[in-house]
Amino acid sequence: MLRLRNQFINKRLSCFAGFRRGTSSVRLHVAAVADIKTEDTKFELSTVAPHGDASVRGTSVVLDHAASPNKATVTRSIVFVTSEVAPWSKTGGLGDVCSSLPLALAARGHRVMVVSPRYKAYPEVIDTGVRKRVGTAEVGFFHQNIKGVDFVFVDHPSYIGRTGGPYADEYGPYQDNQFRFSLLAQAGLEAPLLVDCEGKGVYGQDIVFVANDWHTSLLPVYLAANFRPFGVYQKARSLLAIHNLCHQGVFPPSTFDELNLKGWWYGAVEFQYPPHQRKGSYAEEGRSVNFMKAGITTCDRVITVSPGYAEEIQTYLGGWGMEGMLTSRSPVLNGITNGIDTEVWDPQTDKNLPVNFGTEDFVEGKRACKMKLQEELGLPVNGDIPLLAFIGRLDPQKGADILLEAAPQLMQQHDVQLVCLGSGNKDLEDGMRWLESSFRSRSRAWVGFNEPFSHKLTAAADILIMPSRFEPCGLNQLYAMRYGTVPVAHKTGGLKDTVIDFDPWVKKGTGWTYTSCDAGGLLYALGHAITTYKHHRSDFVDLQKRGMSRDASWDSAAQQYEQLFEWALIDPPYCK
Ligand SMILES: Nc1ncnc2c1ncn2[C@@H]1O[C@H](COP(=O)(O)OP(=O)(O)O[C@H]2O[C@H](CO)[C@@H](O)[C@H](O)[C@H]2O)[C@@H](O)[C@H]1O
Repeated sequence: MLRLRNQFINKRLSCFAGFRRGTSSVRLHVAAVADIKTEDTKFELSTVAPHGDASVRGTSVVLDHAASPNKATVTRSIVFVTSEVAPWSKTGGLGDVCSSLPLALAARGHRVMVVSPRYKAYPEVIDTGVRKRVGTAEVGFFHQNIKGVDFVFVDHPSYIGRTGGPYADEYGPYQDNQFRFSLLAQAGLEAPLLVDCEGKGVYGQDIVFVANDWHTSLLPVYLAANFRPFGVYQKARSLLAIHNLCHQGVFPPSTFDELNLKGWWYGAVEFQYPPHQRKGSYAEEGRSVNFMKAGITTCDRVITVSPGYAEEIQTYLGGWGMEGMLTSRSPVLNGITNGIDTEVWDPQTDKNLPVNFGTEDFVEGKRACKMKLQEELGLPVNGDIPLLAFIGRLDPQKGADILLEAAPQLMQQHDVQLVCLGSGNKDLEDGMRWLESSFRSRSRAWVGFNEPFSHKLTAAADILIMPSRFEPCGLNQLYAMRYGTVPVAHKTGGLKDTVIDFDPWVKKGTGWTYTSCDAGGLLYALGHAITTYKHHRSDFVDLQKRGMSRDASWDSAAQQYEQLFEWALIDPPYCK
């Protein structure tokens, strides 16, 4: 039964190779990604290890001057433009980062705005009354200031009132995503000029823009095409933050007509795929409008969310077709490991937990959380059994299918409980249901998006499984370590930067990583983790303690962002 299911999933995975009309993502070589061998690539080493973690690489940001832990030495006006911002909209880590990083920068003294769509009538968000014609559309701006950050919501009928999520509903991606997000990028450029935030005046033109992922990666193009030639934003700079290169915003070439750009900008947004990557009717010649490509080739600097991922996206296996362009921009490409919101994710104060705990009392605290969760889920209540957890989008990226393949052997060989939380791909959702029904006495699967439950599960679990095929940074392993949950992760991207392998001889490390991206590799690493939990308990407790004491805050990352802003302003605009 399982073999049949896995064959089915594998078949579905191979179907992802190539384009699908109307989708906003490009899935070109999933099969190859499954075999990413990042250890084979060699890079020059620098001397900085962000957060004191495993990564020591040339793509890290080395500060030019002494670190200023609390306040920025130079303050700037910074505008993030993003399709998601938590808590208003969140389908994954993008939403988390686009609220927690701006808050950290504002706390350091910067004036920070976040521009995002108004997908719903958010309470306490106020209509500024500002309206602006952008191309053929008219947008409005709503506003709320929280802890010094101006959250500005763009109002347009194409955002509000959709039945599904921000990008898709049950029938697939919205067919007007190219319009919706090109509009967002343009509105993001208008907001600092027009929106007077609580009487403090408009932000003006001296701005550092941070566009995020494909949805807003046309921002640098609009800056160069529709503003700079008219004398606006001469001193502004644009950075493109890549949270996930797999999703690129690929559309038919005819899309260009909807983008409010003069014809001579077509070359900036076009991407022609090489023959072996072409599929689909509009891609017979490999031609497409590719939002991500447009951003990469026109922004002033490219940032990605870990140094490890910054390396991987410059390789064939991790570049999703963009590796050539990213390599050509490597002098301005850096990786900064994400931080987390340490107020939202604090086991000492988290209101979602039945029992709060800190570094001193986590053994009892976590045990109580585990037993409460077992009771709630109808699992046998047992404080001693290792509780394994998986939390994530059910997408080929996250490797849930690898976990499903490993599950029978895992459950047969080890006396463990396994609880999964996730939603997304329908086959993988069915796989989760199959897992629960097959191992009813020891496993549960919550199919859906449930934030409070993700906190409870993170606190209750002993081990968090992250079998991601690729992972630009990954936030769950960071949350897990802060909650005394030990990650077992595939050694890729940000996971290899943030999870330090346990070394029993010198008693170092915060988790286990494995290199073979398959069920065997995962089982091997889980075997170590479970054995350590059961037979070397004090080592396991020390591992938990090291994870909890790790600096997960944005402090260090925010300073590295400041450094990039400074470097961006030293250089002339890349695209005038
Ligand atoms: N069913 C569910 N219920 C409740 N919560 C759920 C959930 N499924 C996911 N989440 C939450 O969504 C967030 C996911 O964050 P990740 O960093 O793992 O993923 P994502 O791939 O979306 O982000 C991309 O951007 C981020 C940010 O840069 C990178 O860390 C990452 O590698 C990259 O792929 C976490 O806060 C997680 O708890």
